[in-house]
Amino acid sequence: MKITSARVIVCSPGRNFVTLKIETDQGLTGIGDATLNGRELAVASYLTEHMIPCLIGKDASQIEDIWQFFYRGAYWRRGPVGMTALAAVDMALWDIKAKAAGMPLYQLLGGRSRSKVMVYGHANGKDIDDTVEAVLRYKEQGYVAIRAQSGVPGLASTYGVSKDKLFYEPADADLPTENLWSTTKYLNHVPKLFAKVRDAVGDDIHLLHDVHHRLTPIEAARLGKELEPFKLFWLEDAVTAELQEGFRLIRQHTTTPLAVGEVFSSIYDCQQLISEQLIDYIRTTLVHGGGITHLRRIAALAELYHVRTGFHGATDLSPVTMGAALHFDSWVPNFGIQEYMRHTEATDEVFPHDYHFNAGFLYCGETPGHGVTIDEKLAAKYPYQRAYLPVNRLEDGTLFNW
Ligand SMILES: O=C(O)[C@@H](O)[C@@H](O)[C@H](O)[C@H](O)CO
Ligand SMILES: [Mg+2]
Repeated sequence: MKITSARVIVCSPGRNFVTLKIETDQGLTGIGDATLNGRELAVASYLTEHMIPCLIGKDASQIEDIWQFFYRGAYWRRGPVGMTALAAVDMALWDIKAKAAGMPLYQLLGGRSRSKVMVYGHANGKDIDDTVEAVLRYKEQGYVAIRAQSGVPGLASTYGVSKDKLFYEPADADLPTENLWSTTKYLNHVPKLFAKVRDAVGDDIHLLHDVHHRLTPIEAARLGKELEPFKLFWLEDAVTAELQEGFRLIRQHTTTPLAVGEVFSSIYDCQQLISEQLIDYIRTTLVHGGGITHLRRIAALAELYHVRTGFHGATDLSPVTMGAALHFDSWVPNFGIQEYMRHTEATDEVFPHDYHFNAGFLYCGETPGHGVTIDEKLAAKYPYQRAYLPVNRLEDGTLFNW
């Protein structure tokens, strides 16, 4: 089955998405997500200028060989732009292969390990009371796992607190907006938040929190310890993870489970974290981690060390990633949880899909492939609009982690 053409579709139904479409001489097509929030056109160009010319004429069924061709052949290996572009090719080829086999992607991976995929929703509020209310609303909708993020007294804004109750889109301006951050104010606040949230929601709901890369290991160790009475499902991105070793210090002080990896792009970013059991959940997902071919390797390594998957699933990952991820989640033996930040109606219209949500769980469909398509005519109505993620400064002006 020869690849006859491929094209990149950039659209912005409420936020920017980059999609790769591959066509074959047997009339089968496949699509992959290539969205990298704030750097979308870098990936679009990497695909159009440097990958598509090499794709034409290749045998679409040779997914592994094509993966190796683009990974080793790039010479400049790894990194978010190249691995997101490779992920899009990989997702599209697995979509095609499953269609050619006449089966949903999870069957091709090895069949169902579970009938439904546990997800977590994003409850947030301007203060503790607002956030508690939001958590209770998610509980009423049937969520069994809920992330809680709240405004921090004394800070004008912080990560994860949206202006719109249901949708959170951090890429909010044509040029980066500047936020102010105070670790002291944050650390004094979060234990109070979870004391109130756990008290309101009871013991049976999984509670999660995203620190979003803003602590040092010893600060994260303090926070993890102070949160132990509230039994979190995980504390995410407690520290920046270039220093994988840094998680050992956190581990020595707290039993609060740790999750990391949404910004990783290869197995080498998490090899030590997993093999030394420094984390409990690996967040790297298909779109930024080189696709299904590479994520199978990461999940297999994680399985050896009691580490479970916890795929990133923010609004800036398109429904194509969500669709393919749900098939992966339905198959992978060491599944942990799937983030589900919901897309807007406009996005869902551009990307028709067969997965559905019901009472805290997502269900992938039975359509051959990953079950997601793109309405190109509708997509064309939403042209690209440059949007950057914010930057963060400390109160003394130091440029810090957002
Ligand atoms: O856990 C999460 O969902 C966050 O870390 C994301 O919202 C992240 O900030 C965005 O994906 C960045 O584009
Ligand atoms: Mg996160």
